[in-house]
Amino acid sequence: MTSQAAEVTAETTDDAVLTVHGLTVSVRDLELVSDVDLSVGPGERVGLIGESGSGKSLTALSLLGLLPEDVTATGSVRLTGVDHDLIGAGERRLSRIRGNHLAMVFQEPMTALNPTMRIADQVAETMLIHHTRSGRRTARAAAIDLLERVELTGVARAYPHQLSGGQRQRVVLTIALANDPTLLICDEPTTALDVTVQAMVLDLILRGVTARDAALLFITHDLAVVATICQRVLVMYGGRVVESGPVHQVFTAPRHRYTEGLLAASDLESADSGPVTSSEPARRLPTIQGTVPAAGHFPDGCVFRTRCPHATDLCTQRPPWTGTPTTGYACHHPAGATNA
Ligand SMILES: Nc1ncnc2c1ncn2[C@@H]1O[C@H](COP(=O)(O)OP(=O)(O)OP(=O)(O)O)[C@@H](O)[C@H]1O
Repeated sequence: MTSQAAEVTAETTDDAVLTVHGLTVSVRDLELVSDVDLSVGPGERVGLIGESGSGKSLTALSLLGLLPEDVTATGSVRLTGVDHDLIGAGERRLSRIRGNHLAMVFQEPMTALNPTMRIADQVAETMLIHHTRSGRRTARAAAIDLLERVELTGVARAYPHQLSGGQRQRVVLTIALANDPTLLICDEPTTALDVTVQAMVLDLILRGVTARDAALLFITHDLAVVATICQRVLVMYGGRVVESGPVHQVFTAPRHRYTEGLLAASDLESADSGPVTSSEPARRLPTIQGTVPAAGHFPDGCVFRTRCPHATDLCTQRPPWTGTPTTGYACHHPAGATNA
């Protein structure tokens, strides 16, 4: 079945951490985003895809209260733990929410960093502003600990310009996650990075949100990335959400012809219908670290043993596999896994 309307599944749930209703974004009389409904459950990872200009970034910026001055948003954006609507909230309230309940990672890390401030101080500053650590010394120690967890040992005293693009994006991710946000919004966080670094940053995003039970709204052009890290996906076209559902369902049986076109143009065409099936948040299961298994050497008992559609050496894992050759992989399968 393919039709333009009636493809959007209900997008609100009672326990959602983010509930967006009727979001419309306009410049003067021109609607750029129309009547978007979406919700993200606790710990859920949701992808937002669509071609350039379809309204993904404006949707994200509306949630964050970061729209340009000439652009206005109407509708409702509710975040769990925040007792007022984010649409229409004043800048002081919004800046308290950003970096605390709600955090974001954008494409270009340099724009998010202060070029004149040392890395550890920037991470510590986030904790101090939001009072999640008291005392500069404690905050700085916590910052160094967080940086080490994203494999950024030894950069504490560096300035942003002394780091590579991938290292900067890891710093931005560290800042975003420093206060254990309820929801992390990523807008094309790896687009500007080369492919090996992309895999590492994606892995750190996935591990970072999973460890904190944070929900994730992930905006990207890359359907393979959505297949790798998201459980549910929304497809935007012409400023509207035209289709949504579990990633597996939308990617294997798209109902909207625009989604069909997106899939046809992607390298997901040959993806089998294997592992990307769960619409449930990832379960907390023992993590086993090791090197990435060679294709075809996924452990016995693991139902997720197909190759990533990219079929490159870097991507032999698919959910619930996570990892890179350099950081090792983690298998969250209930049967556990042994290193192949
Ligand atoms: N400040 C603005 N004034 C007028 N039009 C705008 C403004 N910002 C964005 N637009 C338009 O709104 C539409 C949606 O833009 P948006 O940036 O949300 O798209 P997108 O899906 O994120 O695209 P991309 O993937 O290229 O970032 C586009 O047609 C864009 O040109």
